[in-house]
Amino acid sequence: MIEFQNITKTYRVAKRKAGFGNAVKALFSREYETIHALSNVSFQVADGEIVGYIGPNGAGKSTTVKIMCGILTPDSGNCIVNGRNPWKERIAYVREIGVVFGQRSQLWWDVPIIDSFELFRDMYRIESKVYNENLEELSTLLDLRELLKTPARNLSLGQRMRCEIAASLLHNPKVLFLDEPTIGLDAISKIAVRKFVKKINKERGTTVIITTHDMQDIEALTERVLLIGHGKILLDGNIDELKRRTSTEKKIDIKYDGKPPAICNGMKCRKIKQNQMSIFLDPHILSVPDAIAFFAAHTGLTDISVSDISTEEMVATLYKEYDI
Ligand SMILES: Nc1ncnc2c1ncn2[C@@H]1O[C@H](COP(=O)(O)OP(=O)(O)OP(=O)(O)O)[C@@H](O)[C@H]1O
Repeated sequence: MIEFQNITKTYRVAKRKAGFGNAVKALFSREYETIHALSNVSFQVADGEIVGYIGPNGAGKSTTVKIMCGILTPDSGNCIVNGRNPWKERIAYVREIGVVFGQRSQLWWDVPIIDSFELFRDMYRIESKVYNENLEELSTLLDLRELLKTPARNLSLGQRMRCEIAASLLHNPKVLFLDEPTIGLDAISKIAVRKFVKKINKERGTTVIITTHDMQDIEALTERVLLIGHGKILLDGNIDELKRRTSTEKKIDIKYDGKPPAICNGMKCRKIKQNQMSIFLDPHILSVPDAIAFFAAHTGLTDISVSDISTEEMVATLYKEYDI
């Protein structure tokens, strides 16, 4: 169980104007600015749950994960994960969590992957039997056998990410924090990572918190989404409910010859470029057949398609709605 209670976190950052003169000045007197990364953030996550944590750049996702991992201490508020406070009981706590930061590596760069794994075995004091079983299982599931003797620096991003995920699970953690684990991966590697995370959650009951900008990660892994913006939790909901809420609207894509058409009540123009237009339609105001008839009558229509709004568009709509 994760309880994140009224957490506030600010960063104090030195401000400096550009130029050599200002650099010298800054040696003697500095101005600071306070960045409010998290303001009174609260949520709970049950054991065995997968939660998607989404929000635009700079919203506060990584700060939240770092606090839950015990890397950062908040200004105020409390966090309890499996009965422990992450930043006060770090040594006992790290044995119970696994962490993957998509943009940082936990593997030693110049040594073979297996050496990093053995170092983790010693650091986490993993029993030999547990370590060997996990190494065997993770190597099979993540297809690591060929990679274990290679130094991390010689691996591709996708290969390294598979090793990072294995490293985070060698000690059987109860909770897995994944901060953008699919960033930069190709389509096949992304699917492999998602499948694996789902399997681990199902078979080991591992609780998973995943931050991502890739809505396909969310769709593949979880029903529950936490939306953060400007350091505040704006929404805690089920992805299907959110979709239903935002996507009673339909998306109509038209291609036409000549002038772009005027749109009528119930329609919002989303995009227009080179004889193509994307429109969101509220079918409660204007039905889809009426909208098609409207375009047929008022434009040199050459093509039309109607679809539901995608998860990406749903999230973009949410970001707009919350002005984040
Ligand atoms: N070490 C730091 N020092 C100063 N400010 C920081 C630091 N880390 C984060 N911030 C600021 O705190 C805010 C939240 O950052 P955070 O990294 O938590 O956002 P995020 O949602 O993870 O963003 P992204 O999706 O871009 O990774 C941002 O305004 C960021 O600039």
